[in-house]
Amino acid sequence: MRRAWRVSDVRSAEKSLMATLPDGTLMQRAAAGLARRCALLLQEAGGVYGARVLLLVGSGDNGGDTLLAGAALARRGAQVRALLLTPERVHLAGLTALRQAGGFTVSDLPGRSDLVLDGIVGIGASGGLRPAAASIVRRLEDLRDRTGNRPPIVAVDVPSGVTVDTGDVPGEAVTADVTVTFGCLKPAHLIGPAATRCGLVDLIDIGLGPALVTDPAVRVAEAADIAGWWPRPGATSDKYTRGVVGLATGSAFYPGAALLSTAGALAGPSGMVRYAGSAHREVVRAHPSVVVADRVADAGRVQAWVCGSGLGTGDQARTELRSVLATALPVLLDADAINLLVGGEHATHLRRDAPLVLTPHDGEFKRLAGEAPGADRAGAAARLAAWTNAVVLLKGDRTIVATPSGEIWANPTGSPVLATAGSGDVLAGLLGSLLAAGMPAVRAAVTAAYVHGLAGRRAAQDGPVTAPDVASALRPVVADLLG
Ligand SMILES: NC(=O)C1=CN([C@@H]2O[C@H](COP(=O)(O)OP(=O)(O)OC[C@H]3O[C@@H](n4cnc5c(N)ncnc54)[C@H](OP(=O)(O)O)[C@@H]3O)[C@@H](O)[C@H]2O)[C@@H](O)CC1
Ligand SMILES: Nc1ncnc2c1ncn2[C@@H]1O[C@H](COP(=O)(O)OP(=O)(O)O)[C@@H](O)[C@H]1O
Repeated sequence: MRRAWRVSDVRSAEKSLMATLPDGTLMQRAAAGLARRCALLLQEAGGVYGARVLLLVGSGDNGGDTLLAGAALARRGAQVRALLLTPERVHLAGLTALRQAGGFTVSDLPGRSDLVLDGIVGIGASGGLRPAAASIVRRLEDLRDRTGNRPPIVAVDVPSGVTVDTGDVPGEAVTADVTVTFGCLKPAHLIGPAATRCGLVDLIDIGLGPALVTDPAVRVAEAADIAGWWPRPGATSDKYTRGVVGLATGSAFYPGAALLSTAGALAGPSGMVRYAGSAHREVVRAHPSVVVADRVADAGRVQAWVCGSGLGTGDQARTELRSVLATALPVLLDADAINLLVGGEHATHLRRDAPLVLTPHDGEFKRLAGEAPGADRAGAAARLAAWTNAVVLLKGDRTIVATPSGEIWANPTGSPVLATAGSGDVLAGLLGSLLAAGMPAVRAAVTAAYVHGLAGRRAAQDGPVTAPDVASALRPVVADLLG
């Protein structure tokens, strides 16, 4: 699992660690790691000696790290030039070290460079980049040669211009090839449009770990987590003990949603899928192992319900929603079930004791929460989770999973190919199967998003992706993950 901490927590950890160390130690560790990473990049491109390195240097410690790393590269024979954004305010020890190592300052972007270090701002930035910094970032494009290639950009700690705690990109921002960060990841490395600006993220250990005593702000699951969490049948399992998932999805108008959620559920770990709804004939024809009924009341026993994908919002849909919410079982509400909650009688059921998962896209989120998720998607998802006492899976490029207690997970596997009609229905079915198999709601949501994202990527290898392709790719993805 990867974890990221908010700026205020990083600052507190830094402060308590600094109290035990000689002045400047952390910056020296950070700069040494940064220089090592840059040297590796230069070696891959032909060598450090003689390479032209450009430092973009802001007035804070982020600029200081950059100058010290530049000095280390200059000592190894690189031609290091520093463009100081505010020459009147610069990290003096860093500038002195650079000059002593043979580096020098320039007053404008040079024509050619082999590597650019973005040390304009790090975690001390507030608001979008100021005009002078924004203009330099815009002009980085001028560094492209005739073939359109530009030198690799290494962002120091975070790409300048991103909002570190939310992952928002409010204006001009650096798009890095590599981001070298120190001590721990920050939310911008994992969530929002900032995450795609980071390129490869390289974490340098500066000894901050033991001082990070607060909970992380954002977590990201890795393949090993998913494999460890995925329920597997044992010698004494039967189809009931593996969990039965019930699907109250689809309608005469949207029979496809029933089929797609069923396909998603069948790729999950539960032992049986029950479908209840008006598409029952289509479902059993396509998936003979599914036990069907035409309404929730007649469906038989299940261990978790999925309700809403393609369900419609008429009287029948209301009845089905009421039935699943009246159970003491884990319930996932998707699409129309979320729409039905808005301002209706069902809103009173939201704060139920049994686990509840909501899987809105932005439109559904806005209807339910009363406002769009906005720039701080993780914060918005966490607020809705607290208000509804539900695990909220907010769909998108980096799908967010938030719990009522404020735990945030970001999904790293998403792919734009998933933005295709019905792919959310597949996700809902899979997530329901994980709930029915007994997984805690937050893990089920994180696992489903992870596997669903990989399935989208896998399906894309064979061409344009439709939701049935995503469903078909789930099984091989699970097989790969479980090894
Ligand atoms: N924490 C740690 O553990 C460690 C931290 N380390 C390093 O320290 C970095 C943090 O350094 P920091 O605190 O000096 O802030 P930093 O990012 O350089 O920016 C502040 C400067 O930028 C300016 N500025 C602000 N907003 C701006 C904007 N929108 N657009 C343009 N300019 C803007 C602001 O100007 P002012 O508001 O004062 O006028 C101020 O001068 C961190 O990212 C990491 O690299 C490592 O060395 C060791 C371990
Ligand atoms: N730009 C994007 N990048 C990555 N994933 C996306 C993007 N847009 C949508 N998705 C994913 O595609 C799925 C779409 O779900 P949803 O909007 O419910 O579709 P439907 O209702 O048609 O099934 C979600 O899993 C969402 O996270």
